[in-house]
Amino acid sequence: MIEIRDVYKIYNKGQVSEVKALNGINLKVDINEFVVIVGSNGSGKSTLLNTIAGSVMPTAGSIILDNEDITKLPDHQRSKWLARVFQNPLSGTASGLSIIDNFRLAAIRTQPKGLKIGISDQFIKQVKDKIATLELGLEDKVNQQMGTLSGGQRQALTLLMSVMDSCKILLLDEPTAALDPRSANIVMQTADKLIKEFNLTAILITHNLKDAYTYGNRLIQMGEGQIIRDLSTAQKEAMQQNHLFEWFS
Ligand SMILES: Nc1ncnc2c1ncn2[C@@H]1O[C@H](COP(=O)(O)OP(=O)(O)OP(=O)(O)O)[C@@H](O)[C@H]1O
Repeated sequence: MIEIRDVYKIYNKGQVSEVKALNGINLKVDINEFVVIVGSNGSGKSTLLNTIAGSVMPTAGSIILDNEDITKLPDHQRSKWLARVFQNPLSGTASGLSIIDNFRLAAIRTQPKGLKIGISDQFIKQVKDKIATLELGLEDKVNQQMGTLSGGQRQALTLLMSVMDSCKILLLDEPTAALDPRSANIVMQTADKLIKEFNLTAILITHNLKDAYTYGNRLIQMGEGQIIRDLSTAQKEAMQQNHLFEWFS
C-alpha cells in the first residue's frame, strides 16, 4: 500500500513566482487499486505523481510504502518497485536498439549486480511469450528496432517492460495523450490487463474523461493542489458518464 500523508509542495518558496502545487494531500492506495486522477491544468496531478516517484521532494508531509517511510528515498532507488509511463512514447525506450535489447536493458536495471541476463534462449522465449499476450503480433519482431514501431506499439511494450520485474506500483502520466484513438485504446487496454495480471497498485492521470470513466476502480478529482472528489468503486460504478463531464463545466 502507498500512503501520502499531509503532503505539501511549494515551488519557488518565498519568491514572487511561488506556487502552492500540493496543499495538504492525504491519500491511501491499496494493492490492486487502480486510481484514476482527473483535474484541470495546474491542479497538481503531475506534482503528486512526481512526489510518489521521488523526482519531486515534498515541502512537507510523508510518502509511506508498506509502512516504510520513503519520503527521502531518491527516485533511482524507487525504480526497483516503481514504474512510470509518460506521455511521450519515445521516452520509455531506446529507438536505436531492438525490442529484445530494450527488454534486456529493462531487466538489467532491476536485477542485482552481477546477474547475467538476456543472453539465454530462455530469456528470449520468456520475453516473446509475454509480448504475445499483448496480441499485437510483435512477438516475431523482437529483433526489429524499437524506432520502427508506432507510438502505440512502443507504449504497449514500455508498459510491459515496466511491470515485468518486481514492480509494485505503476504510475501512468497521460500515457495516451500523444496517440491516435485506436492506439490509445490499445495502450489503455494493455495497461488495464497488466495491472490486473501483475496485481499492481496503479495511478493514472488523464484528461480523457471517457478513459477516466471506463478504467480504474477509484476516481479522484484534484483542484488547486487538493483532492476535491474521491469516488470509491461503488460510487464510480453508480455514476453516469455525463456527470463526470459536469465536474468540469
Ligand atoms: N518545476 C516547477 N517549478 C515551478 N512551478 C511548477 C513546477 N512544476 C509545476 N509547477 C506549477 O505547479 C502547479 C501544478 O502543476 P502540475 O504540473 O502538477 O499540474 P497538473 O495538474 O499536472 O497540470 P496539467 O494537467 O496541465 O499537466 C502549476 O501551477 C505549475 O505551473
